[in-house]
Amino acid sequence: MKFKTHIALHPFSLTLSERRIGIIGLNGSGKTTFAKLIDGLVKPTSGTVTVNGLDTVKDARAVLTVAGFIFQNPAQQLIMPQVMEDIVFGLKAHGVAPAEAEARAQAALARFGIEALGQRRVHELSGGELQLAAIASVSATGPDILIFDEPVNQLDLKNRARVVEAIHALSENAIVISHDLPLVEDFDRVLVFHEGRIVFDGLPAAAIAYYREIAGC
Ligand SMILES: Nc1ncnc2c1ncn2[C@@H]1O[C@H](COP(=O)(O)OP(=O)(O)OP(=O)(O)O)[C@@H](O)[C@H]1O
Repeated sequence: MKFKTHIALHPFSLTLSERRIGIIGLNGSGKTTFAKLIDGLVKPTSGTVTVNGLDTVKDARAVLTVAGFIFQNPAQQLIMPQVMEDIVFGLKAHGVAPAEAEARAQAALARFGIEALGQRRVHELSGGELQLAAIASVSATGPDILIFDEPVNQLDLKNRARVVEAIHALSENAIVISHDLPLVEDFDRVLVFHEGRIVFDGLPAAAIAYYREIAGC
């Protein structure tokens, strides 16, 4: 995967099927590029990426319904002024009828225990509230896979705990990029990225030890 001449990811072949997959590695190692490839937000410059059998280039729209991406800064993805409006907007964009969209949005807020945020304005939310609202908004559309880019970055202990709890309680498959290593330590599989390559792929404890070796700490 190249950006102009810069190789962000060297070629690799990989199948992901575990329920909880962590992605760790130093800054600039290719983690976000990898995650965006899965959701079709970045297109491969060579090779193919398939998600549940769908090609991220040829079936780009369908892939977006299968895999939902929660950005590092969720304020960028909650595009409507109010939380409830944003969830309803996303559902309508996925072809859900207006009457059903309202009910599904309420259910999504309830699922994450944030009914009180429904009528709140997005720009007023704290970091933890924003993360939960983004998780509710993306999951409301029913993707099989949720992809998180550093979901607990910059959260205080209380909000971190709320978001971690929400991620652990997900029924969807989750792929989570994190610099917060305890978040991934009970995951099923953890990939370690380094300089655009997957240098370790296995169980969390060994992956974290490998990453510590690379980081020298
Ligand atoms: N749109 C882009 N255009 C040019 N270069 C890019 C682009 N996106 C990423 N890169 C480069 O690709 C490399 C990998 O970036 P990526 O964001 O995937 O790293 P990361 O492991 O997620 O880093 P971090 O932990 O800092 O978020 C970096 O060198 C980055 O500068």
